[in-house]
Amino acid sequence: MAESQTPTDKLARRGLMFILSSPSGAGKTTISRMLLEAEDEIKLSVSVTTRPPRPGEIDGVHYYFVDDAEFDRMVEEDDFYEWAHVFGHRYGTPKGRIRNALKDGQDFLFDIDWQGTQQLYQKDQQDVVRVFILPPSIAELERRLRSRGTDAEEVIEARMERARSEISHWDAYDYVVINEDAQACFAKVREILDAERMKRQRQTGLIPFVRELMS
Ligand SMILES: Nc1ncnc2c1ncn2[C@@H]1O[C@H](COP(=O)(O)OP(=O)(O)OP(=O)(O)O)[C@@H](O)[C@H]1O
Ligand SMILES: Nc1nc2c(ncn2[C@@H]2O[C@H](COP(=O)(O)O)[C@@H](O)[C@H]2O)c(=O)[nH]1
Repeated sequence: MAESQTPTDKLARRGLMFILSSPSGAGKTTISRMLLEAEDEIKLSVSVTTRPPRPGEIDGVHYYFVDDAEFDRMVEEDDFYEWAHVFGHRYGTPKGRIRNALKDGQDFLFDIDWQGTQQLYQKDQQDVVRVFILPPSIAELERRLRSRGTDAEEVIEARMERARSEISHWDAYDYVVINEDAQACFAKVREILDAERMKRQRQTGLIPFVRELMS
């Protein structure tokens, strides 16, 4: 065992489905990327979408970009954990090998909206952790959407129109974090992840460990 490790570092645990949602532009993709860079032990669940790629987005890394016919085929073949209409396009979480990997202790990060969160939570309450990110103000939300420079004016307007209705789902989440400063928000989200990993119910390796301590 490495010197810095304690016996409990090796205990088996179930993986978790760590969901980040927010109104468009509040910063969940930014926080997701910071988390993925800092943490080796969490994988992004790459969604499938019919929306066209933004500049810099890579197929298979940021999304799987498909046409309507391919999305229809995936729905028919029951390939999705969940899917939803968002801003005039369809987005879905492919099943892949998530369920088995969770059993092996693999954590997954989901950047999905409130509809997808509801569907995942209904299917798998024990593994889901729901985090909602709020902008510090509506004016700042609009400034961020514009500063991203990736969307046409009508797209920005549609996202701003939906912002209040998306924010209204804040109380269906386990945690709510305001993203004023990205570093501070990231630090809070990471604390949530760390604490959730330590939940007794997830630490399946505790049972034999405690039995051994008590024997
Ligand atoms: N704390 C912050 N302060 C200032 N700018 C930020 C902050 N967090 C994110 N941004 C910027 O705001 C813009 C929107 O962020 P991001 O793309 O992460 O939002 P999002 O919630 O993922 O949006 P969408 O749902 O549309 O994908 C980006 O240009 C990002 O760099
Ligand atoms: N229900 C789902 N929502 C998803 C999924 N992937 C992304 N999203 C959400 O869509 C909006 C718009 O995303 P954008 O990349 O076009 O800005 C945002 O709220 C995402 O969280 C998914 O698989 N299922």
